[in-house]
Amino acid sequence: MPDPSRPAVPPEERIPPTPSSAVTVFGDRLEVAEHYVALLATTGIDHGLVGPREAPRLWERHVLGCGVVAPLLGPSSTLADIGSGAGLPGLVLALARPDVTVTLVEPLHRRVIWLERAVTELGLGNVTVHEGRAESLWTHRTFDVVTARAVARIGVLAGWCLPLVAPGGRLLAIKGRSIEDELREDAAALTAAGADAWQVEQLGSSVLEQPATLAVLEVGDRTPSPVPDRRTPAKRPGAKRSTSTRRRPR
Ligand SMILES: C[S@@+](CC[C@H](N)C(=O)[O-])C[C@H]1O[C@@H](n2cnc3c(N)ncnc32)[C@H](O)[C@@H]1O
Repeated sequence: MPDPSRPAVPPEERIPPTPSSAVTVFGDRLEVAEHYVALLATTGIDHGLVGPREAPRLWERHVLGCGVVAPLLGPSSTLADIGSGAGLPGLVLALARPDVTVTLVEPLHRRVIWLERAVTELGLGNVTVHEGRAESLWTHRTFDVVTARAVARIGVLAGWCLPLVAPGGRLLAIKGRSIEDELREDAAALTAAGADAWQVEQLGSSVLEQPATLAVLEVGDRTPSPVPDRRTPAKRPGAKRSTSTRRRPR
C-alpha cells in the first residue's frame, strides 16, 4: 500500500519551470537560484522541510517572494536569518547577494543538516549555519540586518531579534497583509523591545502577482537589551524550579 504521507510525484517531476520574472530578480545568479529551487522540490520535500503541495509555487510564493528583498541590503553587510527553516529568506538572499555575509539561525537539528548540505551543494561561501534559537546569540553577535519569515507575531519576533541588531540596523520581517493590524496591536511590545521606528513596505509588485509585505523595524544608536519574557511566571521566594522549566540565556 502506498504511504499517504509520501508525495506520489517523483522528485525530478516536482521541479517547477523557471518563470521569466526570475531573471529580473536574480540576474547572473539565476542558475544558483534554479539549483536551490530544485533542492527544495526534491530533498526539501522528501525531508519534510517543504510541504509537497508547495512544489508548483516554490518560485512565486517562496523564492521570488524572498528574493525581492535583496535590494534593501547594504553593500557587504552582515545578515542573520532567524528561523530559517529551508533557507527562506536567508539562503535566497545569500545567493542573490554574494557580497552579504549571512548566518542562518535554526534550532531544529534536522533542518540544520539539510541547510548545511544545501549551502555546500550551492557553493555558497558567504553562509554559515548556527544551530540554536535567536536568543542563543544574544550578547555574542550583532548584525546589520536581521530577517525572519513565518516565525512569530511581530511583538514576539521583536523581542527575540532586536537584541541581535547592530546600532543603526534593521529587522526585516516578511509578513502577510494583516501586518498593519499586528503592528498596531503589538506597538507597546515593539517599543519595549527597543524598536525606534517601524513601517510597512511592499516589494516586487512588477514581478509578483502578490507583492511581498515587510515590517521594517529600525534600531537607534544602541543595540536593544533583551526584554525579560513576560510569559515566564514570576519566581516566588523559596519556590523550587521545575526541572522542565527552560531558562532564557542572559
Ligand atoms: C514556520 S517555520 C518558517 C521557516 C522559514 N522561515 C520559512 O519562511 O519557510 C518557523 C521556523 O522558526 C524556527 N524557530 C522558532 N522559534 C525560533 C527562535 N526563537 N529562534 C530561531 N528559530 C526559531 C523553527 O524551528 C522553524 O524552523
